[in-house]
Amino acid sequence: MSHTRKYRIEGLSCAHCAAKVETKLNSLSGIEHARIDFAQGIFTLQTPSPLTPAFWGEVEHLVHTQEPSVSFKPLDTPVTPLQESPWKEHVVTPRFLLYVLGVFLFSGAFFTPAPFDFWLFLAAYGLIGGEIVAKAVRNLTKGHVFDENFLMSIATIGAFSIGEYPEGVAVMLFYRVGEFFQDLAVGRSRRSISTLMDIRPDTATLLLDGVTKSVSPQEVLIGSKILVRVGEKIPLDGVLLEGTSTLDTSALTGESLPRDVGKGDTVLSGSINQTGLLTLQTTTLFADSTVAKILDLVQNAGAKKAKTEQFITSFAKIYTPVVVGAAVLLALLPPLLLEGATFSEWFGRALVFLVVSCPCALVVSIPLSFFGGIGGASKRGILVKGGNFLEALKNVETIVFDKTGTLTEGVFRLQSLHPANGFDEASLLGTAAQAERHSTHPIARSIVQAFGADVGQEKGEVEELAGFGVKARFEGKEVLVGNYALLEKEGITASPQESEQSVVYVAVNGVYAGALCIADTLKRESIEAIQALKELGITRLVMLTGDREEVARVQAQKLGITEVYAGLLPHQKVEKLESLLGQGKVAFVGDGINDAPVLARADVGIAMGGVGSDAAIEASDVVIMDDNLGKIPIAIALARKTHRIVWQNIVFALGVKGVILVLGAFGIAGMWEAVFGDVGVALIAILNASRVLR
Ligand SMILES: Nc1ncnc2c1ncn2[C@@H]1O[C@H](COP(=O)(O)OP(=O)(O)OP(=O)(O)O)[C@@H](O)[C@H]1O
Ligand SMILES: [Zn+2]
Repeated sequence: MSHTRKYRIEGLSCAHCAAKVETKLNSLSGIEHARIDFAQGIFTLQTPSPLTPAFWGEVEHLVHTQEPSVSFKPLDTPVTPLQESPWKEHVVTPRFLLYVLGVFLFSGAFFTPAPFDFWLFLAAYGLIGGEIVAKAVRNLTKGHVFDENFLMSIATIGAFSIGEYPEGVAVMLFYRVGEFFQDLAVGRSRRSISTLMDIRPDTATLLLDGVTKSVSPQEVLIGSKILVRVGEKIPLDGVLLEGTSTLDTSALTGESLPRDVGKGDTVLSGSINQTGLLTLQTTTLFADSTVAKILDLVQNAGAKKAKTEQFITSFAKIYTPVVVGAAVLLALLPPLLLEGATFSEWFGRALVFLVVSCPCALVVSIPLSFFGGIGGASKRGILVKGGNFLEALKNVETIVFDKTGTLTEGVFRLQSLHPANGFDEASLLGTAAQAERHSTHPIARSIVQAFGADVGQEKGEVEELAGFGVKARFEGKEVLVGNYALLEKEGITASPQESEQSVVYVAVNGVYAGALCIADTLKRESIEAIQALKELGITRLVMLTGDREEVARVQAQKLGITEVYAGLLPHQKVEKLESLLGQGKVAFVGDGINDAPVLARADVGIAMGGVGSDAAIEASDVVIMDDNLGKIPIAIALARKTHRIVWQNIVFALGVKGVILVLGAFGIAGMWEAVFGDVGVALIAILNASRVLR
């Protein structure tokens, strides 16, 4: 058993520092897996045994040797969403006054006659960039050569060494200002992402012997009575004992439609109690509650990286050394080989390369974009389990739908009864209802409902035959209820019903007893959703069902789906899906109840109605919290938008950097342009990434 702990990590300066710390941690014995999600500011620690304070001290120490200003807050105690405010942290500090003094000296230096101006520039540089140089030296002793601080220090000290004092100070100044705005922008994105997920309840009001006590939701045991006041978040899943109210479930489903609840209803944590005082009995521990599951899922989404993200990470590892190498060659070769080329001239050009060699624009903005896409989706009630699935969604060419409960309501109504062999309508329905009493299949529920009366509690044996129906023994009878194939399989002759509805056949003690015609209706939004998908250019839409061909065809036609495979047994659905895999990404949309294997097999498994269904959440890659099919085109559109923004950033950042490198090599672009190519580009890329959230 491994133990996982999550922390909010604050004060990390950049994404590659995060990666470095992560690597160090993973080499520490006693750690199974450590992960730092820079975009979300979350640190996940997995250890083989429970974390002891002593070991945690070691972990903290290790992190601090790398990044001294980092702090942790455990995430498993309720924390308010990210509060860190870059303004407070970076601006209103004594340090800030030193920067101001630095800028003051810097401007003064321009009016000071040489050679005294040098000292003023140097003092300004010390005040503005001293910290960066110190960090660079410290990191250098740990072997981080291509560290951003190091590159900036070399570039600016280099500028000083060739007499370009104002440039040296200015580059450092702009670098710091740029970093500040970058922090601000990253912080802003993070905050808006974390408020999206602000469904974590802070407290639960425990009701013990008529006395109330406010406790943290983690402390509440299963079966406890809790009180939820108007305006409060429901802290744990439970059953209503008293009170009626309207719940706002928008944080869970993205749907602002309020839901009325009364005594006996199940309520999910994360919804907001809008109108009445409620008493409920909890049915889960906080760790297993709906809220905890959703948060866990979203927090872990960063672990499954999209291909583009992985590409950028490995690209950055090559890009920086190559550009730095080019800078060295640029400084050394021309003065040696070209007549009249001075070292200081080419050294100046090489410095431009050093500044531009920082990959942070991409390393920070790309994960942030993916995370923004995942956050934006979750705000709409769509949980995407990782950047890789968001990317796959964008590439989806075929969508395969399960019929019952996905395209249709999954609520059947009895249409007609066709008794045979001496049975009458009442005995046919009664027998079928008795046999279906324990089945949760939508067909079974509709039969029990149509029977209306209490089906009784007599013990008997029931066997569910997936894809066929049920076989039940009670009151000395053996009853079969299911499709035509079930009766055929059991060697019973029956007259097939001509019908465009679903038909359920009944046999008692090996004798055909008649058939029931039942019908399910399409979901209201199905037609529109299919239309929207076609408008997104997804033309291959497929329906899979265990139901009869005739029924499936009629419904598919209404929806505008032309490819239908009916009468499939559960394992045949998997086979059918497998035969569709290959060309383009294939998504499967199901309700996760009896199609988990198919969900798992698809490139992207999309489960509908995920709220409250563990099976769906487990087996799928994308969970639609309510059962609105209209969320699928929304998810795909969002995936495409994310992809667009990611590539805009890649092309923009590499393009600008490339141009500056070329111009720098020819001596046209100087330090000022180089700083824009680094921090300016990073800032613009981050701001662009934050558009995903809107
Ligand atoms: N409990 C049951 N009572 C009666 N018939 C059943 C039952 N379970 C399954 N069947 C029969 O088996 C068929 C296939 O069932 P299965 O559960 O595989 O598919 P489904 O969920 O009903 O439909 P879909 O594949 O569209 O989701 C049903 O159409 C029905 O005819
Ligand atoms: Zn940088």
